[in-house]
Amino acid sequence: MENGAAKPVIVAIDGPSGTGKSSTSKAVAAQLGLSYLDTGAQYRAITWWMVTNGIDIEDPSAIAAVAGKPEIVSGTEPGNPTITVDGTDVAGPIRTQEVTSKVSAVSAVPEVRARITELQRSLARSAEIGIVVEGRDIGTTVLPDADLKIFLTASPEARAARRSGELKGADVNATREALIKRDTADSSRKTSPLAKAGDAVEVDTTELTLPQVIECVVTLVEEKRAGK
Ligand SMILES: Nc1ncnc2c1ncn2[C@@H]1O[C@H](COP(=O)(O)OP(=O)(O)OP(=O)(O)O)[C@@H](O)[C@H]1O
Ligand SMILES: Nc1ccn([C@H]2C[C@H](O)[C@@H](COP(=O)(O)O)O2)c(=O)n1
Repeated sequence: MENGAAKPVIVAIDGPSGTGKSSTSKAVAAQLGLSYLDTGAQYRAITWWMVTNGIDIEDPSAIAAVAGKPEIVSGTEPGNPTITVDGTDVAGPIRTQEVTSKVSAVSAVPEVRARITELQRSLARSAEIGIVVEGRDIGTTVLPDADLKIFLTASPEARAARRSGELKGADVNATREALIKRDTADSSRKTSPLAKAGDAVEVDTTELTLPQVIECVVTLVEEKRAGK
């Protein structure tokens, strides 16, 4: 850069549900002083708005017609990643079972993806030191020129065990089936499906602890910054 400041580093972290994207991305961003963007929260926020406003989730054209209406604002501080819709804090409501069961249908609508992708690119452009952006299509579509792309995986059993631990006693088999159903929907949609970018580094987290995954990603970012 002209004034000698380092070029912002852009890190894309993708993968299926429960592989550890959010926990890893937040910790890596905090450790390296970078911004953090949870793109799943943005798709959940627009889904919450559709549900709250009585939009028929089974009707893609009804969703497309109003996709531009809600104003979604994401805070990118890794210690406090906020999300509001039209000024209302929706951090809690976007995590309900109802939103989780409907988010794949809403996020498959091309007009929704175009809207949210624009927000994501604008936030990534404005990150002064750099940003860790996590989702499903970041490395393939949103930020194809990211400096580093990571694709996290884990067995469905490990992911279900992690999620049911989080949901305090939820049935592991039912959780596993719900995860697989959402992954299938997210991977098979026509517009920017969940996919590993050709130049992404795949990290299988099945047998790794969260601190081990964080350390692995921090090392990869530091190597990239050092030009290795
Ligand atoms: N390597 C790991 N070992 C054990 N538990 C983990 C590991 N990584 C993440 N977890 C735990 O698994 C749960 C899911 O992690 P997280 O929310 O980060 O996944 P995610 O990929 O962002 O999921 P989603 O896409 O559904 O938002 C959390 O409770 C987290 O603490
Ligand atoms: N880049 C993204 C991020 C998320 N989605 C959709 C698909 C997910 O099932 C849903 C919720 O994401 P989560 O909070 O579980 O990370 O949002 C997407 O299509 N593209």
